[in-house]
Amino acid sequence: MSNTTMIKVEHISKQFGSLKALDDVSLEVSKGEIVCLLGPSGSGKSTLIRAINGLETPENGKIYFEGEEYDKKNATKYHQQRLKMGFVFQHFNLFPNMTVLENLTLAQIRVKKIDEKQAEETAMRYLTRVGLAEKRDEYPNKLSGGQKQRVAIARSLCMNPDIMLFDEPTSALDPEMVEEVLEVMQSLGKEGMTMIIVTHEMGFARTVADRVVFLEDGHIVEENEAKAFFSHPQSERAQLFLSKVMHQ
Ligand SMILES: Nc1ncnc2c1ncn2[C@@H]1O[C@H](COP(=O)(O)OP(=O)(O)OP(=O)(O)O)[C@@H](O)[C@H]1O
Repeated sequence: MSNTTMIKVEHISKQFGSLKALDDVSLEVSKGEIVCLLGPSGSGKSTLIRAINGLETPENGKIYFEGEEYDKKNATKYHQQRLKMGFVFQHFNLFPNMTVLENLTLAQIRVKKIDEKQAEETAMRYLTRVGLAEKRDEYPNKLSGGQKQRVAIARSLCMNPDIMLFDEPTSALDPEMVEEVLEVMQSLGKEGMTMIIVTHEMGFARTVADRVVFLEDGHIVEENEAKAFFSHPQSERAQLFLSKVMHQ
């Protein structure tokens, strides 16, 4: 593992009943790298990113984060490591009974023990960053899907993560709202944020990804630089996938 490796996934497998969602998957992501996980529906993309975050527990294999094993059994260390990973869900997962500002300050105050004033300053900095400072006192049900997702991204950024994981962040959005979220993600990438992104947005993946990891049936079928992947995918399965999705 080089000292620029941020995430190392080593031979993980995850089974749901008789279904092997991930089968002996290994992956490394370097600091500052943007990796898109692509593949057909049910190929294991979400399971992989959720396993990296600890939302799924693989039966086999190991995950390392910033050079140290990421293991629930080592609870204190695991908790500290997990705070350094931001996770953005398809369905935003905002707290509906709290204002936007409260959504952004809650974990800072409760988990990081930051005082309220400072937590609010940080929240406002990131809300401004995603273009939503004026929504600070709104409740999530008053926001559009795109705005909710930008709030969710700002909430993750408030925790000062070293890596951001995105699980289909635009899949639940109306088409006209997709762009505003992708723009925020793209600007994060330009600032050097390490990101792993599960997406069905091929145009976006092509623009922002450094590397593409293509999965099918719980396996990594192909790993390639994004440019090479989109111009000359090596595997027949990736070729077939791209020819289908690019013509949709
Ligand atoms: N909690 C679960 N219980 C049972 N089966 C699951 C669970 N989560 C995922 N699966 C199954 O594991 C397989 C991989 O699912 P996963 O969500 O990782 O795929 P995906 O590539 O992200 O798909 P999509 O693009 O449709 O979101 C699928 O067959 C799915 O039905």
